[in-house]
Amino acid sequence: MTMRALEGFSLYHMSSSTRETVSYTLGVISVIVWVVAEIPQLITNYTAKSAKGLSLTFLFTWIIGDIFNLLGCILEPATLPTQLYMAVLYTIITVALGSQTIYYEHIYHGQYKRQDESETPAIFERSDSVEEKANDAEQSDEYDDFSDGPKMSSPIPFPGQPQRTPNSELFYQSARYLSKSFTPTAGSVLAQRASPTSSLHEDLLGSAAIRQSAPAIKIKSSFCLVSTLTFLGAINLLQSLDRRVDPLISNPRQQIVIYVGRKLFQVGGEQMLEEGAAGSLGTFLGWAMTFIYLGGRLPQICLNIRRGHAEGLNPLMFLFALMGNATYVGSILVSSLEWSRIKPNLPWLVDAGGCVLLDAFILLQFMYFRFWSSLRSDYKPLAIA
Ligand SMILES: NC(=[NH2+])NCCC[C@H](N)C(=O)O
Repeated sequence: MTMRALEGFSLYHMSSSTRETVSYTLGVISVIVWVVAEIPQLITNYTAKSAKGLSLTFLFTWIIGDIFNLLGCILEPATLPTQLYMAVLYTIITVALGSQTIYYEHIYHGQYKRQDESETPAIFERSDSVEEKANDAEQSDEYDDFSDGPKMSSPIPFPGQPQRTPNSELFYQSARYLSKSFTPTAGSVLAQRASPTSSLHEDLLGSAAIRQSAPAIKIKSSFCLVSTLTFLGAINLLQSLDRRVDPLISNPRQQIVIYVGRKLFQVGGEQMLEEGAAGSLGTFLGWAMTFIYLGGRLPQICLNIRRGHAEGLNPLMFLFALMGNATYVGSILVSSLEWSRIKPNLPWLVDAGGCVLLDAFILLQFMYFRFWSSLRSDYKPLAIA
């Protein structure tokens, strides 16, 4: 009898610890996937010197959602430690992506444009189709809402060509047709390399950097301020988290409650603590975060539909987001299926589950656009002699 009870206990213990290990592993995978998730988009923006494919509203909601997420995780003791670390991580990475987006859309090309207006009016003419121009205009409206500066003509710099010849346009378009690529980058870079005027382009960048106008500097310095404040805020937050994890500081009882609560999924057993005011505020923030995150995907989906393509957007970011969210859900569910434990995590589960579906939809958009583009390229309307 005693042996059986012992066996039963050890089995229970074994399975619960296995569950914890699997849950923790999934959580770690999720963290790793999220660490790299936004890197492909950072690279795409960097190579294109543009963030045109990315909806700024989407990014903005991500940052707001991240802040709610962070606060929610801090205040809701039943969330996993990995959830909290991820919340910190998300915020830092997305602020980096947001900074890059604003830089390319409002500073980098602003420099070109001012230089362009004063010296070489035709240099950044764009060779996209009429349809693309219309779509891009809509997109630039979105960006222009964020800027009090002049409207950008084209965030994707077309290689310097003081006088655009029919041949050069043929070359650019043909390259895109041949490569069947969704990103204009390939075409632009190719043409830029081949262009004898590319050194002129670089000269312009150099001199433009020196002669920044007042609005650009203003945007840059406010951006520096925001980044610094975010950084200081993150450090402050991490310090306060550290203090919170130490159970014997200032308010021992409360500290221990929150500490044990956060460790709940790792400890197991019946340690579920009563939800206090912090817990319900955490849950409220968690739901706010869920609506913001889920709502944030819609502008991106709409932008893709309006543009009729997903150029400048990196599908890997959405693939990683899908994987990150799926493993995130897994890490919570594997840990426990008891309603008492799922309930406080519900906002995070609904958010991640919903985002998996929305990201799957965005990936389907990529496939759809690729399919249509390959159909269109079958016409081969242009050929290089
Ligand atoms: N900035 C971030 N990557 N935040 C993470 C967002 C997580 C959220 N579930 C989403 O996919 O939207």
